[in-house]
Amino acid sequence: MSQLSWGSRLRSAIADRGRLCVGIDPHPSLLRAWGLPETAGGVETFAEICVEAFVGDVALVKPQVAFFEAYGSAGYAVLERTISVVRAAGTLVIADAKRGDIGSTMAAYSQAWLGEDVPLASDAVTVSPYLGFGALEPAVELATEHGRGLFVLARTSNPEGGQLQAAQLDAAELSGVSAGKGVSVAQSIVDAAVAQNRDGRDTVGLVVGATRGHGLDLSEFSGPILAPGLGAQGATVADLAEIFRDSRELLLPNTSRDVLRHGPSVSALREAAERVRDDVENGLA
Ligand SMILES: O=C(O)c1cc(=O)[nH]c(=O)n1[C@@H]1O[C@H](COP(=O)(O)O)[C@@H](O)[C@H]1O
Repeated sequence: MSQLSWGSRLRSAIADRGRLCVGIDPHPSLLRAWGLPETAGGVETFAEICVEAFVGDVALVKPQVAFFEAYGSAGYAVLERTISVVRAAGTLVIADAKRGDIGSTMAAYSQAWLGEDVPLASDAVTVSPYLGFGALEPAVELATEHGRGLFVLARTSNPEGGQLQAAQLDAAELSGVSAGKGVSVAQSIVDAAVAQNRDGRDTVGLVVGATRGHGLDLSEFSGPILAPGLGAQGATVADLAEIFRDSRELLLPNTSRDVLRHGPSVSALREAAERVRDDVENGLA
């Protein structure tokens, strides 16, 4: 087992460089705006510029796997290099892969993103609990063993998420982690994460969007919360302060396009990231 838990690595990175997580999302529209070709080579240059701009300045970066995957094996090769360069420089990487499957397949996904000497090894990965929270167990085990983290989708930032995530569960459907009727699907994920983190290592984080009130009881949850939606999806720092007023310790606001639109100048990207990072620190102080 790794000496340091994910929670302690995260706390130390936040203390050094703030809590902002900047996305590396090479959207086709951003490649065009940066004067880059819509090819794996274009994505590589995009990622290299991001690495130069953000590494050492923010605590975490989050490459969105979909934009690399679009270029097949060449895109994956760029993603592998990006993840390893960022991690080698001491910046934490959350791979935004949103994996989730039956337990036996989940074990393979976990190995791919959280294994020790594998090409895509990241500090944390986003996962979907919608095949059942228990199906994530192999990922929880591997992450705990290797001092890495998971971010489990609870209440996502997109408007469509509520239809499923805010649906009310019957108590009989719940395997003992939540009690009483009227618990939402998203709340059951929060409750399962609380139960999982009882070892104090904060392996299981949550994804809770910053775009609207989440309606969750997060009072028992002290692990990391990834909060996307800042900037391009309309959320502001004031929204973060309001929505997460009781759960700020390991709150990790994420922004991607709102910073990336300042490229391809490395200095303009860095300044934009620093501005948002400092706004977030001041707004949540
Ligand atoms: O898991 C995520 O990061 C995520 C969850 C969620 O609820 N909403 C959400 O926007 N995201 C991701 O966060 C990033 C947000 O990008 P921007 O809207 O450009 O800031 C994208 O990579 C999304 O895929």
